[in-house]
Amino acid sequence: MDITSVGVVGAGQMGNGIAHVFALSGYEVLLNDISSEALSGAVALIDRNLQRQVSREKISQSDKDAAMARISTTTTLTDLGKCDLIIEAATERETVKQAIFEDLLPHLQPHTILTSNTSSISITRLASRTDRPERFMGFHFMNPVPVMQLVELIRGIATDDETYQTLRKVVDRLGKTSASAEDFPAFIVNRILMPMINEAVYTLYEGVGSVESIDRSLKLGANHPMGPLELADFIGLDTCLAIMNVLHDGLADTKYRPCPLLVKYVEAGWLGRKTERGFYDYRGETPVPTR
Ligand SMILES: CC(=O)CC(=O)SCCNC(=O)CCNC(=O)[C@H](O)C(C)(C)COP(=O)(O)OP(=O)(O)OC[C@H]1O[C@@H](n2cnc3c(N)ncnc32)[C@H](O)[C@@H]1OP(=O)(O)O
Ligand SMILES: NC(=O)C1=CN([C@@H]2O[C@H](COP(=O)(O)OP(=O)(O)OC[C@H]3O[C@@H](n4cnc5c(N)ncnc54)[C@H](OP(=O)(O)O)[C@@H]3O)[C@@H](O)[C@H]2O)C=CC1
Repeated sequence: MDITSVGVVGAGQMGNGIAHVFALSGYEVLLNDISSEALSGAVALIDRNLQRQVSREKISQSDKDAAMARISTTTTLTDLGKCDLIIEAATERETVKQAIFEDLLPHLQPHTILTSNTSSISITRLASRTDRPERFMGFHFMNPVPVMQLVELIRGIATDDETYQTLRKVVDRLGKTSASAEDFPAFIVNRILMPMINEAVYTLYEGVGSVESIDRSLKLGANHPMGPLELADFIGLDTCLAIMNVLHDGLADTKYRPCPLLVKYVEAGWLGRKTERGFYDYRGETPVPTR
């Protein structure tokens, strides 16, 4: 099936990155969010990130202009009904995602493929509440989307082969690489990455190391591009906690117990970079550890 238009739901850090890469690859993109400020912020950020690619000679000025012209925005979810492909990238909460799909269903074309960029939630369960579980998939981009090469493809129990092959071709056209994961809690990347981040928070909680020593250890001792606490702030501590809860509930194993300190930060509303405070405070010129 040929995909020409893509509807992206949620204009947070993932939604803006997804809109960016699809527009740059020639797709018409309609970006939706409940907040018009989130939409204007996302468009301004896409503009800045494309400009960064122009100045580093990754793309030309006319590539950038054409990409920006392919992006439009709406706060009316049902406008996305005309798109060939929907990518849901709203907050990592199952009830939020279910409500979005429920509202969209009556407005979709029969051929439209539904996908979720969820980090952890069951694709089979999300799909089962729609009218098209065979045309529903997990389409998991990594953050920052314009930079990261991988897209995880997750088939629900009912996903048909045509849908899977269509999304594989889309990933190729984006110039990215796909990896298939089975539909079990948090799939592959977050099944491995998130317990490591959670363990880093336990290491801090138990006083084994400070924020700085934990991050420095993994950066210089294991060649990670970011330390685990810096990465947690980058992902969003609410998203990290939501993923740990899905692992804990879905696999019923205490090894996935979210660290109480992670819970405390989320309860404080210290969600990392997006709220300017998490394991680091980003309100000054350079990030300062908060513990
Ligand atoms: C939670 C989930 O469900 C799944 C996930 O996504 S888990 C998170 C996965 N992501 C990671 O693990 C990211 C780990 N961090 C990194 O790889 C790196 O720190 C990083 C790529 C984010 C930044 O790298 P860096 O070297 O410190 O910074 P910087 O030099 O500014 O950027 C590297 C390149 O990316 C580009 N870049 C960075 N962010 C960008 C963006 N948002 N848009 C466009 N380009 C961007 C820069 O322009 C630069 O390009 P060049 O190589 O051409 O110079
Ligand atoms: N952060 C990461 O590193 C990664 C995240 N993901 C997944 O991507 C998804 C989005 O994450 P991320 O971008 O980080 O989250 P953000 O919190 O940055 O953005 C989520 C956006 O969705 C909006 N939103 C909430 N409810 C609705 C709705 N009903 N309709 C439309 N928009 C809505 C939010 O608005 P408001 O702020 O007003 O609530 C916000 O703008 C999650 O499922 C997450 O697990 C996947 C890969 C990596």
